[in-house]
Amino acid sequence: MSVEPAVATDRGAQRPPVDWARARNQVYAAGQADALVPVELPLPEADGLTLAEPLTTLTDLPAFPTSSVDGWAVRGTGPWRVVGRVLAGGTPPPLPENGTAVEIATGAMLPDGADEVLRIEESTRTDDGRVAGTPRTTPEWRSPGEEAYAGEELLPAGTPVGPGVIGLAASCGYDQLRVRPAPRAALLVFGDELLTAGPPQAGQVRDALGPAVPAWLRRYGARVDPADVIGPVADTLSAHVAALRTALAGADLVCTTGGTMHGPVDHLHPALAELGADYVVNTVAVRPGFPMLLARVTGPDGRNRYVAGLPGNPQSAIVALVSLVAPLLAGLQGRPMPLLPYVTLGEPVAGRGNYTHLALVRVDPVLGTARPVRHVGSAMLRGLAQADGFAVIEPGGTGETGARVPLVPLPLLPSVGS
Ligand SMILES: Nc1nc2c(c(=O)[nH]1)N[C@H]1C(S)=C(S)[C@@H](COP(=O)(O)OP(=O)(O)OC[C@H]3O[C@@H](n4cnc5c(N)ncnc54)[C@H](O)[C@@H]3O)O[C@H]1N2
Ligand code: MOO
Repeated sequence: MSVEPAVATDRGAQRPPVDWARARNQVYAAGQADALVPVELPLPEADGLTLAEPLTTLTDLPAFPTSSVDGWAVRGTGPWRVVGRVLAGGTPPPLPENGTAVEIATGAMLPDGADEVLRIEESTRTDDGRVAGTPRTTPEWRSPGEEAYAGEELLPAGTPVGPGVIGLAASCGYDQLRVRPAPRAALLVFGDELLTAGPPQAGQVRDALGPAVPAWLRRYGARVDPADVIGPVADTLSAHVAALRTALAGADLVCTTGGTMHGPVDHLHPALAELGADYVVNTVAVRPGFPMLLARVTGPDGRNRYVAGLPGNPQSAIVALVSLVAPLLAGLQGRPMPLLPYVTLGEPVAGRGNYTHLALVRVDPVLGTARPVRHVGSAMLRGLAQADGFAVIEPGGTGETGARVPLVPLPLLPSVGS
């Protein structure tokens, strides 16, 4: 999907809000176009990052015929004369002739000439010390290439690296992986009314986003250093511009909270104009959260950085994260566009006219039915804190009971979602 840049002006280049699904595609495409330069890292350091190229095995798997039991590798018919022993890690001598056997351990290499492997517990000894028994008819060893052939592609580029991938990469011979690094993100919290400690006071609310947004960003694969969380930034244009400039110097993505509208102290759009930013998306036809935006700033090195403007209302800020920031981060990491699973509505959910409605729901993990939660005002976080995701009600529609609708999952645990 093409991205239509619009240069930031101090009025925010007012256009009709972009359709929600289209906005997701536009920000993903922008991220993909600016996917981070791959690096080579030792396997343990690749955890949580993304394969920059397909994982192809460097050897056959297994690389040699491998006994899968403890027992006897035998040649010809028994009883068999024992001519040696091979343990895992050793290289066995060949079996010289019919009627000979080598004692073999699980994981050891099968000797040349072996026809079968007899399990230790299914063997007996004859009086003259030979081994007797009937090997099973199914092979008791693994053949080279049974799992994969040398050069075979096991995983595509874009696969998130987790423990399973690290183990597989090690078993097929890798010491390092070529991965796309975690995008570096910073957060600027705007709003003179915000307190950073203690309970709210008359006219002042507690900053709910400074502590929460970095944790969300990390769950979408970004790296956020505590020193890169700044705020509240003073409600002046010059302070906004200065804070954005500093943050953009070190980050691939700067998230801001608040100031997306056009109130007397909303300075985000004018600040973006001063930085020469262009909009990837400026307002989205979604409720809640429509003033969200994503802008692009080209750095002195020619590389693009991004500014995600999250609305100040806390639930709206999270809607912007899941709508714009998650697809952008997927693109920057070279991952596929996050797919949305489907759920069945267990109760009706109202539509929001021409806007997409993202409605907080709990999902019954067994039945797969989604039911709306309460306390879901855009200024509230109570509903969000107990929800499993947002049910997506399309523009112009309503969510009837029994309807199958997409779900934007909330990544509640580090290992869930991407
Ligand atoms: N005239 C209009 N006013 C507003 C409209 C509108 O269409 N016309 N839309 C409303 C909607 S919807 C939203 S969302 C907000 C977005 O406003 P901003 O992004 O400019 O955010 P602020 O004005 O700075 O703050 C809004 C609200 O959120 C509280 N807030 C801000 N930051 C935090 C934080 N870190 N933690 C907790 N709460 C925060 C702030 O105190 C305000 O109550 O605009 C509406 N207005
Ligand atoms: O859309 Mo605002 O973003 O409802 O709170």
